[in-house]
Amino acid sequence: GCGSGNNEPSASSEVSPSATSSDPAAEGSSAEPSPSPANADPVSIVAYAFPADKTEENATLDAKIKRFEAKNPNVTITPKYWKYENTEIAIKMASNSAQTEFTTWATEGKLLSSKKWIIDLTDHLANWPYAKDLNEFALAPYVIEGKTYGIPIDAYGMTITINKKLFEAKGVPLPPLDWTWDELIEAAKAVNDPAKGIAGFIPMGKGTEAGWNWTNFLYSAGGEVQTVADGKVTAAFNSEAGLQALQFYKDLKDANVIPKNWALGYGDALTLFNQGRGAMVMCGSGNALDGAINQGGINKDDVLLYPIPSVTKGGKHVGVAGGNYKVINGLATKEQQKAAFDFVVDEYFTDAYLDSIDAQITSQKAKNQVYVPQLINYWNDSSEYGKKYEEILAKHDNVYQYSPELSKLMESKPEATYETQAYYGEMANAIQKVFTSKGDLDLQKILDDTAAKLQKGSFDKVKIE
Ligand SMILES: OC[C@H]1O[C@H](O[C@H]2O[C@H](CO)[C@@H](O)[C@H](O)[C@H]2O)[C@H](O)[C@@H](O)[C@@H]1O
Repeated sequence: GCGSGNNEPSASSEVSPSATSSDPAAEGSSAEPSPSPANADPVSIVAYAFPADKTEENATLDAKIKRFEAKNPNVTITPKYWKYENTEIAIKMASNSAQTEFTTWATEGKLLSSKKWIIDLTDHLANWPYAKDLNEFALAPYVIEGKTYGIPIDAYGMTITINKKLFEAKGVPLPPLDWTWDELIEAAKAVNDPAKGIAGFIPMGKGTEAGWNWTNFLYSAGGEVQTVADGKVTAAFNSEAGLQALQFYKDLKDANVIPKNWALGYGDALTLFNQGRGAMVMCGSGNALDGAINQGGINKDDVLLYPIPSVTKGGKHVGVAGGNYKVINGLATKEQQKAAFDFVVDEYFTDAYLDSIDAQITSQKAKNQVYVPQLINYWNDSSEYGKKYEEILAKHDNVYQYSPELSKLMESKPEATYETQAYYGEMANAIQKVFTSKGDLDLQKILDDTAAKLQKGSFDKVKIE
């Protein structure tokens, strides 16, 4: 998640069977489906690994592979690192070099399924007893025309994380939780201290994450990324709401409350926040807070979570909802696809997995760390499994508690689903124009030009079946 300093989920922040930091799942797994018979034909698959420096995550994956191979002796799994990028997937598929199972975002289901780069999992899910317990909100982006193409790992709603210490240091009162855009800018100006290298607000300003961050303000103003009608995807972000949201970014820039070197990617923005060099940052659920406490060493009482502000007082606090998903490579053989599906869900809904979370929280306690749960899990909270998970969290005093007020205020609106990463990337260029230029700018023209480019280059090429 955000806390790990790159886009990979960290063992401490991801509530996923694929990346827990401890290993009690070795015994007692009640995993379905049943192991392959010993005399089944050999199958080799490639699993989605982490970058080499993510030693803990890779060790967790290796242990999971070992457990799976022990139960399925005909299957050999090789971990391989390649991080999903929308700009690289076509070449990975053309060269057939993507992993047999890989992790991607909520935005990618329609693209990947329409190109047949990932498989329809409906039949696999029909034979899996836990399919009914998957969280429907999380699953939704991968249910396309009644078929399911991905398994949720986790899902998030966007929040803004505040460094309370920096507010206290300057004697600035904290904004109210039901804050507005104006209150955000006012707070940012008050806490801003460029001479000390402290920014009031850290928007991500580089790569797709720049567009992703900005979309929260587009949504907050009531805007849409795109409309879909008569088999055509049309850009909709160059609207009144889009203009308001881009004006807001210009106001941030003009108020000089963003970092001097604002071209920050996901990990860069979080690192700056963790170092106390920015008072506010935008991220999914508690991901930034997790990183600030567990990597940045900021005291848990000194970081606070806010919803995306509303445009006017009493208005809605709408932010982006997204998540991480497991998908299965459409170029693999049927046998590899089955083995990859079995591997992906092997430890979903197992007691062993819950035990591993329990052990993880205990080990975090010993390190003075806090376990930050996801806001939205792959399971339904009301399921038996969800209840068991809650019971485990309740046993510990180092589990981060989302405030009920925050959950009440937050309204999370799913990411767009057609060429969304291309849109995020184009919006990054627009945002960079706003952040680099001095003086007046024709913001509507910037948005219209961006929309026209995206329309021609991406949206017009979408084929809706
Ligand atoms: O903290 C929330 C999630 O943030 C990442 O995913 C998102 O970031 C992308 C930009 O880099 C964006 O394009 C994507 O659509 C988002 O979902 C991160 O990869 C996730 O692990 C994390 O949960």
